[in-house]
Parts: sequence; structure tokens; C-alpha cells
Amino acid sequence: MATEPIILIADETLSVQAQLGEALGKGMSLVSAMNQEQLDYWIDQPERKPDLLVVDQSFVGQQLSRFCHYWKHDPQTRDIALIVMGPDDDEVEISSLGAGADAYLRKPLNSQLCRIRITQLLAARKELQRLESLSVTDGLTGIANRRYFDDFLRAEWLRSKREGGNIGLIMLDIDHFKAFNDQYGHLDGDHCLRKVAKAIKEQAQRPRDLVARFGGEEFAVVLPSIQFEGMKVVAERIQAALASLSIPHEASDTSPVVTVSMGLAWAEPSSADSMESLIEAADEALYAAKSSGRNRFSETVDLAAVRSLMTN
Ligand SMILES: Nc1nc2c(ncn2[C@@H]2O[C@H](COP(=O)(O)OP(=O)(O)OP(=O)(O)O)[C@@H](O)[C@H]2O)c(=O)[nH]1
Repeated sequence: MATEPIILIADETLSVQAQLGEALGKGMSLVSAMNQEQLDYWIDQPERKPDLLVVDQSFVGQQLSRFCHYWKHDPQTRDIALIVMGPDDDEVEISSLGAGADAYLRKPLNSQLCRIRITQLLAARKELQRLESLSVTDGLTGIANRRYFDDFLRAEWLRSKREGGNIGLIMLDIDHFKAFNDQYGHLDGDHCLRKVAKAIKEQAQRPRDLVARFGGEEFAVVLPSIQFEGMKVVAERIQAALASLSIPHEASDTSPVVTVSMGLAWAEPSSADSMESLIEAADEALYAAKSSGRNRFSETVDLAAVRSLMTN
């Protein structure tokens, strides 16, 4: 996949597109929109959206400050940096910046200034993304952390509720991990956690799946839009992946290699259920898998039973 930043230029004149192309040179991918339809096309790209939009004031006309305001608030576009090009006019510049544009370029364009502004904005954006990614990543395993898991599950829960979809959750816990640490030491314990995290992540392959470290030696897999039978397939794949990892665990009385126990829960979110009830259901199932011998998965599908447990 191309890692070059994508700059979207929305301007009805070809000469501006050409000037910016020349000014920016290599190392950036330039795409253009000559009308609103083409702009929408680029913004709707599910895989790779532009990193920066450079839009001419006349492209949006009288609606400039409204456009900037929406751009910075709409979840679809707010992460795309915004530069407005317009006349040599303080008022237009002030209203663009005041409404949320990240920078303003006066026409006729000065190529050097364009390059500097765009490069600076992209660098600042990259740094912000780096910091954001650190705050949602587990330092030891490199997968999502608990904070990200909470936000992600909440968003998916609300989405499923809105769209009448469903959502699956698998909670996993490494078997006899205390004994593993005692036998091999904490450094090997950390190494084992990294390998297990990677193996689990490789089994949740759909773009909207999430694997997170829930805490300690516990992991969570969120599977949006899945049928319950599909969850079992993922759980079986995880078991097989752990078996082929084959990390020795001499202190385990379950298996000579590291294994995991899993709890599966599935819901079609309704107003009667909460996200917490789904976590509770998966936890209950995990507990059942541990009590019935470990290295297996259990299912708690009945959210109603869990609901009554929580309210009593
Ligand atoms: N090395 C290492 N160990 C951790 C980390 N986080 C949690 N642990 C250890 O994980 C162990 C969890 O132990 P328990 O909760 O008793 O569970 P268990 O030994 O896995 O037993 P069962 O879950 O019943 O199979 C504890 O010894 C923790 O210290 C970590 O980041 N690194």
C-alpha cells in the first residue's frame, strides 16, 4: 500500500492543479476534484481517504465558513487536514480559519509558500497520529489497549443497535499463566504474551474485527456483524493457532504447551441490553471454560439470563 500522503485538490481550474503539482513535487500523491461529485467520491473511499484537502474558496462559494465548520466536525472528514485557497482578503482568511480551516493560501499562489504550509501541516498531522496511536496501543504486545477496546465496543454496540445488526465478543485468558511466570520468569512471560497476542490477531481477519489486550493475560476479540456459528470458527482457529505456536509450558497440568480458555457471547443489541451485559456474558462463559477443564471455549448466548444476574 502506498504510504505517500494523499493531497486532494478541489479547484475548478486546471492551472491551479498543475501549479500545486509542480510545487509539491515527488513524495506526495495528488488527486483532484473538479466538482462536488468528485470531492464526495474521494471522501467516501473506505480504504484510504486523502490526508489533506486543498479547496478553493469559489469551489464552495458563499458557504465557505459553513463548509469549514462541517468539515472539522463530521466524523467522515474531521481527520483530513483542510487548507482553503482564496483571494488576498483578510476577511475571507479570518472567516476560513475561524470556522476551522488549518491554513489559508492567498491567490495568486506562491509555490514555495504552498509547499511549506502543506509540508508543515502533514508533519503535524503525522505526529498527532503517532501520539494518538500510542495512547490506544498496549505497550507490551502492540495490539489495542483496554481504553481503545472500550471505545471501540461502545461504538460498535451503538452502530449495531442503530442498524439492527449483531456483535460477537470473545474473552480469552491464558491458562495457568501464573505458573508459567513462576517456571520461566517474567521476561519469558512477556515474550509469551507477545506471541499469543500476535497469534490471536492473525485469526480475526475482517477489517472491522478488533483484538485487544483486556488486561494482564486476558485478551478480547470483538467481531461485529457475525453469526454465532462464525464466532465458533474464529475460536477454533485461535485454538489451532495456539497449538501450532507450541510454546512449552511444563508447569501446566492442562497441556504441555501454552493454551487459552475462551468465553463467547453474542448479541443483537436492543434497548434492554447494555454493552456491559455482553462483557459480563463473555466473562461468565470464560469462567465456565476454566471450570470445566481449560483449553476450550464455552458459550453464554443468553443475555437475558445475564441481565437478570446483573440486576439481582
Ligand atoms: N510476564 C507477565 N505476566 C503478567 C502480566 N500481566 C499479568 N501477568 C501475570 O499473569 C498471572 C495471572 O495469574 P492468574 O490470574 O492466577 O491466572 P492463571 O495462573 O493464568 O490461572 P488460570 O487463569 O486459572 O488458568 C499473574 O501471575 C500475573 O502476574 C504481564 O504483563 N507480564
